[in-house]
Amino acid sequence: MNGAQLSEFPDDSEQLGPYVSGLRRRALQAGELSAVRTFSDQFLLKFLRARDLNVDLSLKLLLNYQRWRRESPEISTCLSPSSVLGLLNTTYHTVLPQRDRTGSRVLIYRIGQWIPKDWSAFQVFRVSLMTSEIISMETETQRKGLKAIFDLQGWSLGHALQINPSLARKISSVLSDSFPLKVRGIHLVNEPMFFRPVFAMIRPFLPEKIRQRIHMHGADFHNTLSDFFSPSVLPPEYGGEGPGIEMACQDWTNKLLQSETLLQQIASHPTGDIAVTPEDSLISEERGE
Ligand SMILES: Cc1c(C)c2c(c(C)c1O)CC[C@@](C)(CCC[C@H](C)CCC[C@H](C)CCCC(C)C)O2
Repeated sequence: MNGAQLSEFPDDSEQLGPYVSGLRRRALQAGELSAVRTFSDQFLLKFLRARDLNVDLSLKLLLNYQRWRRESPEISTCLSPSSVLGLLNTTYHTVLPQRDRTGSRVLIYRIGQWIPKDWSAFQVFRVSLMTSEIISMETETQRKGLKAIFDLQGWSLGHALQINPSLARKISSVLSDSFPLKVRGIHLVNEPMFFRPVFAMIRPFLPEKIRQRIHMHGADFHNTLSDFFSPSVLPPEYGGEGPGIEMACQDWTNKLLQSETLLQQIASHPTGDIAVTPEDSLISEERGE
C-alpha cells in the first residue's frame, strides 16, 4: 500500500498503528528530544500524513518543526488572534469555506491590506502560523494539503524593507520542511516588478518541488487562476462565484478568535502537542530536574 492510500485511513485505524508507534519510538530516541516523555497519536499523525507515512521523513519534519519553533520565538511564542485583531479586521486574510477540487484548503493573503508601519512582519507571520496550526488539525487537510493565493496589490518599499534575509529563511523553512502541512500551490497575483528582489531572497532556499508549485499570475490573473481553482470556490474579487472576500475574511477571523485558548496552549507548550499534558511531554532540563 502506498502513502497516499495509507493516509486515507482514520486516525485510530489498525493499519496506521505501526507507523505511529515507529515514529514515536524514533522521536523519543532522537537526541534533541530525549527528555520528552511522549507524543500523542494525533500529533504524530500530522507529521506522518504530511510525509505520506514515510517514518524517516516524518521524523526529520518533526525535528525541524521543533527547531523552527525554538529558533523563532518572536513568531511562535505568541499565537493570540486578539493581539492582531486590528490586522485581521482589515480583511488581510481568509481560509475559504470550500476546499478546491483536489480537497486542498485554499488560503488568501491580501498583502496590500497590511500597513507595515502598524504591524511588524513578525505579527503578520504569526497570523499564518495561527491558521496553519488550526488547519493542520483537520484530517482532510493533513491528507490534501493547502494552496495559498497571495494578492500583492499595494506591495511597497515599506513592505520590502521588513523582509530581511533572516526572515526570508524562516519563510522558506516553513514552506519546505518545518511545518506539518503539504504545500500544494503558491499563487501570486498582482505582483509588481519590485517584488522580484524579495522573491529572489526566498527562492534559493526552496527545494525544486516547491519552486515548481509557485505560480506568478500578474495583474491579468482572472483567466490563469481559473486553471487552478474552480469558480465555485473563489470569491468574486478573484474571478469566482463563492462568498465575497470581506465576508470570508470576517468568518475566518471569527474562527481564529474562537481558537484563542487553543492557540495560546500550542504556543506555550514545549513541543506543540497539546493532546498530552505539558508534564507528560516536558523536557526535564526545563523543569529543573
Ligand atoms: C505553514 C505555512 C506558513 C507558516 C506560512 C505559509 C504557508 C504556505 C505555510 O504552509 C505562507 C506564508 C508564511 C510563509 C508567512 C509569511 C509572512 C510574511 C511576513 C508575509 C510577507 C509577504 C511575503 C514576502 C509574500 C510572498 C511569500 C510567498 C513567496 C510564500 O507562512
